Amino acid sequence: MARAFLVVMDSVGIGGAPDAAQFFNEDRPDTGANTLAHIAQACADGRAEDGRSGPLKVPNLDGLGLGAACRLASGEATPGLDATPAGAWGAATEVSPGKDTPSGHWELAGLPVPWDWGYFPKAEPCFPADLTKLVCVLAGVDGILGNCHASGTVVINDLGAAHVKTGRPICYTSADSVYQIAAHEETFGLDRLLKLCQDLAPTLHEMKIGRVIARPFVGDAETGFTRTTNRRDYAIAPPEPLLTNWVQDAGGKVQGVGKIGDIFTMAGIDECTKGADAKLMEDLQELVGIAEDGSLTFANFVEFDSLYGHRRDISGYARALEWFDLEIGKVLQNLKADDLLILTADHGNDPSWTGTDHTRERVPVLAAGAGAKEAGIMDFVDVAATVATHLGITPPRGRSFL
Ligand SMILES: O=P(O)(O)O[C@H]1O[C@H](CO)[C@@H](O)[C@H]1O
Ligand SMILES: [Mn+2]
Ligand SMILES: [Mn+2]
Repeated sequence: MARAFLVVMDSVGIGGAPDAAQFFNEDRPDTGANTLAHIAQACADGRAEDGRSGPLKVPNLDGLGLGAACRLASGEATPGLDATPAGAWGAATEVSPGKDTPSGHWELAGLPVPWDWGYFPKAEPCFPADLTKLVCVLAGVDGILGNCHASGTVVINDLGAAHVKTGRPICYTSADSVYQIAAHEETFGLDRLLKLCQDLAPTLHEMKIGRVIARPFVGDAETGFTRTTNRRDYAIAPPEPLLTNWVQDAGGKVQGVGKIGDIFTMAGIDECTKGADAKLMEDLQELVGIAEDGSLTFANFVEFDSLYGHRRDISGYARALEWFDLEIGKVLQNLKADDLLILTADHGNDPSWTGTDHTRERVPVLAAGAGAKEAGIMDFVDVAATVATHLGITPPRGRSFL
């Protein structure tokens, strides 16, 4: 009987979004942003030589159709990626009015976001005074730091010392619909930070802010401050059943790997493993060995985005792609007959682009276990429909690309 594996390479976009002009980084529209093509180009030009060298080497992903999907989505060249695809491959276009992680994942799971998200203005202070007052009451502090749009690694280095001294949490946002709180794991306390975010979340969700994100960090002013893997997202719940629920309702087990549990507020998910991407890859490899018939394993690999895309680190992003390619090769070798594995992404985050926010892009859709096929340009919801159809479920939305 069939099993399905849906693997999201967070932010590995391939350009070409028809509505990119409506999305911005600073004041620059995302038109022309292309995460994969611009990394491949930089590698080919010798501009991504930190910890790696030469043209981008991703033979397993390219063998399934990654380069071909990028050229189809955007018309851009993909130096180093020139395989004839042996997988079923295409590119998907998002319709949700946000280029964030929940929007992308919900839509891949069959549910385009049916509302406009709330955002905070690019002003200082950026948060309404009564919200700040609530944070102070919940945290038992006399004020907050930050209160602005910021990059999370920059803001803890700018304000970490003041935070340790005053006990005031560092609150910031981005172009996404998020309220993020950074606090020191030891001086502020990890449990206290998580409780603060959890208590605050219902108020933010009423404002249609998609997530409250706890951003714990460690370190000191001398050695610098570093974020830990204890990040936790308190997301608004999906408003309707989606792929995970469809599978569960049909009697299949749904196993999450990584951020999937948080993104879907565990809706339709039986269990979810957590950790850094290297550990999550071990989890995925193990699950390919033991997942039950009729099950869906739904994984997210976030470090492309969080460690390299937002940091505009082209070499780091290329290293992450090359590592992932090597590892996913082992997963592909262990697939069984009747397994379907789909690799895709939730949005772009072009490390060569202006600013530090996501970029609106199409995403690759690469399937192993279904033979070679050019599937063309599809909708995000067709990914959910394809997984559902493979598991013998009639999808309420979208159509299978196989
Ligand atoms: O700069 P950091 O804290 O990584 O923030 C990033 O992470 C948030 C959640 O994915 C995004 O909204 C983006 O701004
Ligand atoms: Mn994402
Ligand atoms: Mn991100």
